[in-house]
Amino acid sequence: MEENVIESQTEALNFIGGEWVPADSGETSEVVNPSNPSEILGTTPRSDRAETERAIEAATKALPDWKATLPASRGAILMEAANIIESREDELATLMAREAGKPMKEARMEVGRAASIFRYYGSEGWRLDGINPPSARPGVTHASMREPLGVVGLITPWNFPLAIPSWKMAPALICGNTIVIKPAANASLNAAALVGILSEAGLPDGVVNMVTGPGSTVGDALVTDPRVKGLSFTGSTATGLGIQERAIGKKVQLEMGGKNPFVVMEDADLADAAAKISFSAFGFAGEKCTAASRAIVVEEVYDEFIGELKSATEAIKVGDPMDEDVAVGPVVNKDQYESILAALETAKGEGRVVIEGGATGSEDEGYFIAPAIIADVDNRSETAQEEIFGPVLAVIKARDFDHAVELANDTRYGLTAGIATKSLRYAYEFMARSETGLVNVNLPTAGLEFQVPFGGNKESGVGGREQGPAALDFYSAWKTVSVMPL
Ligand SMILES: NC(=O)c1ccc[n+]([C@@H]2O[C@H](COP(=O)([O-])OP(=O)(O)OC[C@H]3O[C@@H](n4cnc5c(N)ncnc54)[C@H](O)[C@@H]3O)[C@@H](O)[C@H]2O)c1
Ligand SMILES: N[C@@H](CCC=O)C(=O)O
Repeated sequence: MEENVIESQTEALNFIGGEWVPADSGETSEVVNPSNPSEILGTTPRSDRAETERAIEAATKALPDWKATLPASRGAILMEAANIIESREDELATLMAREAGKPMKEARMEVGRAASIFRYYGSEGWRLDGINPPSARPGVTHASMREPLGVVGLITPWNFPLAIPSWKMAPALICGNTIVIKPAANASLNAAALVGILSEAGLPDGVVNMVTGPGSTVGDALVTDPRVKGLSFTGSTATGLGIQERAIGKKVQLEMGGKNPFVVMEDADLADAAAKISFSAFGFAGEKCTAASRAIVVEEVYDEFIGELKSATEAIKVGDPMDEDVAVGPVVNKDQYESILAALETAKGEGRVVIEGGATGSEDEGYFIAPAIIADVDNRSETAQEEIFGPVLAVIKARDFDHAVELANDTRYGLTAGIATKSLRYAYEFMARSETGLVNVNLPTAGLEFQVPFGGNKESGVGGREQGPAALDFYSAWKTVSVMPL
């Protein structure tokens, strides 16, 4: 029987210039299974600046040929990568469930999303739209076209271990850039699987390189090296804002944290709203930048809605991410586990406990935390203002629509917001007044589609949107040529 190379992948080596190589020091970090912390899934190189610089060198060397490759030929490779990803759904989803604790159902959806992203940007090889507006001068023609930025650095988190690298790599590649990616430690095996697939699909050596190791060395080398012309980061606001200060002279995109509100109006279908908020808050244990973490409910339906929310949440199954019915698996690692439990303790002191949630067993049995709902929370409290990135939902009472909008916007974040209402007036006014990059009406805040621009405002996002056509704008620079034939 053919060996299942992805599922059994235990070593995420660096990938530099088309070769899998260890860290210069030979040092590695262990990748732990969050469902069973005594199980070591594999290792990943603990690299330093020197390896990162060699990867940047390899990407620099590969750039001229890749830039000169016809966009349709680049697209054909991305299409092939999509086919391979799809054909390995089981293995990739299993690896994700094991490395990041993502429940199989969502892991499968993420594998599908990664394949679709490669297909979508692969098809851009036949478009890569330019513009040619008429000149005001007789005989002159303009043509403005996209050029790659050059070498781009991608720094990614662990929570969407396939989809986030895919939605950065695919538009970067179709535009003709070469890449050095530094994935988060808890996503290294997944990232290695993806890089291996791209190579197998026919990507020339040096076009995509991967280096794993600490953010403070490997990540920082990408942030500060002048040969890296574009940098796309997804991660926490604290890390992102630090990067913004150090990334001098390059195009920078930062996708960061969120404290996403979901407003419930008096005319909403309360059962529907409860199901969508519960999914948004607790799916994948709330470890999504798009998770709803504040339910803002008008007082007229406040108590009734909390009853619906409690029922919807009690129906959620917590447990082994390999079980296809489970919606909440373990949180990703010990640090997250401890920080979420500490935030939950604070939340309990700042509101009324509706569902206590918390650790389901001892830490040695896995980093499992059941959903918690805390009501009567003040919007200025720590619980309502700080991103917890775990299964803790604050419920906040609003007097009316205007007050609900004011509370929703009263945060330093601006990623996504939801509203449950049947009123077009509320819906449109909320869309206009919400300070977020994404607004969802009667839809979950999490679980977005890749073909529309994605990203946040305020301290959730800086430097342009990802996904959809907007990503092409980040990964390319316009070149305008104006011609007067003589
Ligand atoms: N807005 C979005 O699109 C989006 C999507 C997913 C996750 N997130 C956010 O990501 C966070 C969770 O992910 P995380 O814990 O992996 O985030 P993180 O900020 O700890 O790490 C993200 C990446 O940055 C690297 N890094 C750390 N320090 C660095 C430094 N000094 N220089 C360069 N790189 C450095 C890390 O190694 C990792 O690869 C949450 O805040 C979540 O909201 C945002
Ligand atoms: N793509 C994710 C958001 C990414 C952030 O974690 C979603 O669909 O909710």
